[in-house]
Amino acid sequence: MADPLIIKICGIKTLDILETTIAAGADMVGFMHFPRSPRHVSVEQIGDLISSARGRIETCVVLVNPDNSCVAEIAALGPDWIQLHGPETPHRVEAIRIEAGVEIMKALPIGSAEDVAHIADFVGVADRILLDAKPPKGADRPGGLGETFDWSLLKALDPSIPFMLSGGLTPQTVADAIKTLRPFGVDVSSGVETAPGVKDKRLIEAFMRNARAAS
Ligand SMILES: O=C(O)c1ccccc1N[C@@H]1O[C@H](COP(=O)(O)O)[C@@H](O)[C@H]1O
Repeated sequence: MADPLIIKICGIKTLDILETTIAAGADMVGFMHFPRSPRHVSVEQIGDLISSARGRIETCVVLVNPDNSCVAEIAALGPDWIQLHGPETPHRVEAIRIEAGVEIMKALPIGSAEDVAHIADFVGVADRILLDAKPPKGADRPGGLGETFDWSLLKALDPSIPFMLSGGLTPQTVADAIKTLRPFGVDVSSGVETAPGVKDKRLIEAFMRNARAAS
């Protein structure tokens, strides 16, 4: 039997929504630490959220091109994962993985065949690879924009490379994404919100239901 699908709900800011997400049966929660994001939470808030989540659901802190002091500060909170969502090179990912002593999920932006070819550079370097839409030129952040990429680009991906999928997923599109691309996990932020940064209980529950039914 195939491994169960991993479902991550990202951009959680409150204990209330954390509880909703755990009760809905998600496998991972993500906390954004990037001031330009509408989902940004402080180090102190992340500490509280991780303490409440520990042992109940896997936790992941999303960082964008962090410096060493930021990595150390976040690693000290004891998350299960750090997600690197910036232009970090394979060498930098490796260094952060050693420095933090935490499993690393590397997000890679997909917008062209060249981007797909670049994925292999991170195999064996990151513990998990997350594919996301490449942000449009001029975007003020590298993710969380609710943008989808052209899934047909992944026909060129080496089928032995496992990946998680994100980028504009919603309760309406997640089943099709799972059936079409067979990722080992899915990740959503904007698609379970009523406004940027405002998560919605019913949308989280619908996403979970539709993703599980399709896997
Ligand atoms: O959510 C953000 O604002 C964000 C900012 C900077 C980097 C990543 C960000 N979000 C992550 O992007 C993917 C896809 O999000 P969406 O479902 O398309 O909104 C996901 O991992 C978010 O956590």
